[in-house]
Amino acid sequence: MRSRSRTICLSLAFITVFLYLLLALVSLPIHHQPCDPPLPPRTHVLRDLARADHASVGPSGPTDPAHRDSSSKGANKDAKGRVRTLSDGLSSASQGKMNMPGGVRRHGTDRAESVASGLSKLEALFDHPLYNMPSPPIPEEDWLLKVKPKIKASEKSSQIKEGYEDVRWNSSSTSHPPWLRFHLGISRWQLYPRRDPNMDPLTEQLATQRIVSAVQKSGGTQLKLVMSFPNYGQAMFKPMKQERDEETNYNLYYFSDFERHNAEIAAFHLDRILGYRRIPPAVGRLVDVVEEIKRVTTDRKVARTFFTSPVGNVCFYGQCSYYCSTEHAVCGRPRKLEASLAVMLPDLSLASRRSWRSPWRRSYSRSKLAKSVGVSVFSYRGTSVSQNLQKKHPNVCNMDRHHYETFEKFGNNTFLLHLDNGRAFGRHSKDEPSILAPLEQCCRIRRTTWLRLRLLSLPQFRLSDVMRASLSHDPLHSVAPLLSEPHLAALDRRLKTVLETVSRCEKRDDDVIFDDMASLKDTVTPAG
Ligand SMILES: Nc1ncnc2c1ncn2[C@@H]1O[C@H](COP(=O)(O)OP(=O)(O)OP(=O)(O)O)[C@@H](O)[C@H]1O
Ligand SMILES: [Mn+2]
Repeated sequence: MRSRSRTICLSLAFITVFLYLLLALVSLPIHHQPCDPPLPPRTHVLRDLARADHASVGPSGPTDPAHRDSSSKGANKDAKGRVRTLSDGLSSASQGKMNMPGGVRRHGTDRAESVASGLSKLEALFDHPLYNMPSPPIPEEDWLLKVKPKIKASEKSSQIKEGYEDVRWNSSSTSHPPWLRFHLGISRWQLYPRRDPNMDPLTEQLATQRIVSAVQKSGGTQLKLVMSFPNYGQAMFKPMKQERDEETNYNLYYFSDFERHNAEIAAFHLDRILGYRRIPPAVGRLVDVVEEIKRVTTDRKVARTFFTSPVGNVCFYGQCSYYCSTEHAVCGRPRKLEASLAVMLPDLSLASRRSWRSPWRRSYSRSKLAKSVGVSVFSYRGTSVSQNLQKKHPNVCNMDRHHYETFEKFGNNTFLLHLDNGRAFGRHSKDEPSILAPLEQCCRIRRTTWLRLRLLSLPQFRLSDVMRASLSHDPLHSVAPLLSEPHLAALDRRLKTVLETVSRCEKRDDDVIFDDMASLKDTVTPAG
């Protein structure tokens, strides 16, 4: 009896263990089966996100000076209006962007980790002595604008335009809105200072302030709008025309290439990382094309081009010489449209600008050569073009650098404004060696520039890493990273090419590095 019951007990125990193992095996795949549908293609993610109401687009309340102070100390606000600091950015990035939908989160985990490590690299970069060299005090004549000490009553406009705030500015900078502080901070050598406390409030307002007017910007080849804000600030609006991973069509000449909103934003970040500060701050924003453009525009040229697409998206196209037609309309999803907003420079009546033709400009014609000014002409995909200086950032790959602008007030002795970067970041798979023509021909580079470029080629400050991190602060980063990974990788590759070009120059020439550090030492006062 005893041995029988032992056999029964043993077989019962065996059956229980077997059933348990079977259950565990069956439930394991069930547990790991994705509950959510298969990952949608990125465009769908984008569309869904664009449909969701983004708080960052809504009107912002009146700016409270207390919070302006806190944001001026290196903090900025997130989409919900919470004050976000750089360290918050670090932790939210390392948490793998918990607020993102599943698909984006899974794809984004690696990226979030690289953003987090990039943020500390970015901090270290801006803390590096090369980015903190003492600068001489700015003499009175090197400021672009001056505040009038007293405004006569007759000069004051008593009328408050509808939708705008009542202005109560005086000569004290604390009463000025960020855009005005930006204008007053422009000097002979840069648009804004290093570690500018005004940068966060300025970009935050561009991204969130109510748009009271949107009119087409005349001139130029593609649709652009000038947007106005209640505190009289203005921004240049360029709409999204291309997905981030698309490349410029190889059969398009550069002048018919689309302007990309993300390129405008990325160029601003790159310019700041390279230490130039010559591009007006630009941020991304999801704009409601009905509420924020159609309803507020007084420009009939824009208003009459609105229509609803077959899938129910609201589109418009305006009037311009390229891509302003129904076939090339810019469309909301269904109303939200990604765009870049760049802060406007002071009006030309206050600060006139001089336009210089680039000696390395490319031909604007499909059949003619550009007249070359003392530079060699070579063949470029079947068409001869003059070699183009492009811009001081050879790695932006902007072929649209046909002219430069400077502020008239500063004559020849000033920096070049780097406006209009919409055609940058067009291709990542191919480099354009002709862009390096100015460097190859002149073989001259400032020591500070050269040292910064070398710093950015080191793993601990890698250009792609600091760019990825810097761009993660942009409001549109939550929709999709502003630059795709291949574009970031292309930056590192192109930086290497630039440094190799300088090395080749050094083998050929003696006087390649212009020592601007020596002159700095001479001008700096011990206190400065
Ligand atoms: N942030 C800005 N503030 C003030 N003016 C600006 C700003 N950005 C551009 N502009 C002015 O507007 C003009 C047209 O802008 P932009 O060059 O971006 O347009 P575009 O259509 O690309 O022109 P193009 O076809 O000539 O390249 C510029 O030449 C410049 O004078
Ligand atoms: Mn352009």
